[in-house]
Amino acid sequence: MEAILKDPAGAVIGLDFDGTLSPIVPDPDTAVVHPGAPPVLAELGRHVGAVAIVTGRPPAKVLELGPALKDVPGLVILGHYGFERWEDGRTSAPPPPAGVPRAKAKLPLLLDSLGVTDAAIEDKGRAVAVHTRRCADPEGTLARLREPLAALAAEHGLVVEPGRMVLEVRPSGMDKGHALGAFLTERSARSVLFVGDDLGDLAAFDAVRSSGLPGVTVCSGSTEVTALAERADIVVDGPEGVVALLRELTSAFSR
Ligand SMILES: O=P(O)(O)OC[C@H]1O[C@H](O[C@H]2O[C@H](CO)[C@@H](O)[C@H](O)[C@H]2O)[C@H](O)[C@@H](O)[C@@H]1O
Repeated sequence: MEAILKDPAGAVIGLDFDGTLSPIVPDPDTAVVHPGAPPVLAELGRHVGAVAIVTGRPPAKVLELGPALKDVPGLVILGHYGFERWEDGRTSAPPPPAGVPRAKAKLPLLLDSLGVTDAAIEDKGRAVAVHTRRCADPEGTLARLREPLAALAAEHGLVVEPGRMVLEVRPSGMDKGHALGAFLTERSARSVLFVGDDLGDLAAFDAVRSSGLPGVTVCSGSTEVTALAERADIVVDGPEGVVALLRELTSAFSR
C-alpha cells in the first residue's frame, strides 16, 4: 500500500464486479452496483494511473447494472474475463467462438435429462452460465451439474468456470490473470491493487504476485467463498467494506 500512496500516478486499481462492487443477490439480472462505488471510483480515477473493472460479466451488462459507471473518467472494463474491453464508450471484442451457441442449444435438454428443473440459465453472449442460487438445494444441484457441464464444455471446445452458485461454460484462453497482467504492462504500472471475491479472482491475485510490482490483494469477504480470503493481504466485509476501503484510500491521497 505504501508504494500506491507514495506514487498514486503509477498505480493500477483493478476490481471485480459481482460480490465486490455489487452485492450478491438471488437473481443476476437484478444485481446493482453499490451506490457508493461510482463516486469513489471517479474520485480514485483522479489520483491513480488507471481504474479497471475485471469481470466475468459482459461490459454492457456491467454498465446496465451500474449506469453511473459510464461517468467514471478513464474507467476501463475488461469483461468476459478479458475477452471484451469497454473504454471511452466503445466495446472491442473478438468474434464469439462457434462452440458457445451449440452448447447453449443443448443445455435445456441436458438439465431436463438430469431432472434439474429449478436452475437458471444466463445467456451471456459469448458464454452461458447455469445458476443454482435459487434452486431448492443450491449446493447439491451445483455438485450434480459439475461433471455433466464439464463434459458438455469439452464436447464443444469450451471450459467450465466455477463461481458463487454458478457454473459457466465459456471459451478458454483468457482469465482475469491474463487480462490484469496485460493491462499492467500496457499502462506501465508501478504498483497494483486488486479486489475480488470469488474463485475466478484467484488468477488476478496470481497476476499481482507475478507482476513483480509492489501489490496489494484485497478480498471482499463472504461466508460463501473462503479460498480468496486465505490468499489476500486485506479482507474487508463485502461490497460495503470495499467502498469504505476505497474511500479511505482516496482520503489518504487528498491529505
Ligand atoms: O467476475 P464477477 O464480476 O464476479 O462476475 C462473476 C459472475 O457474477 C454473476 O453471478 C454472481 O452474482 C449474481 C448476482 O449477485 C448471483 O446471483 C450469482 O449467484 C453469482 O454467481 C453473474 O451472473 C455471472 O455471469 C458472472 O460470471
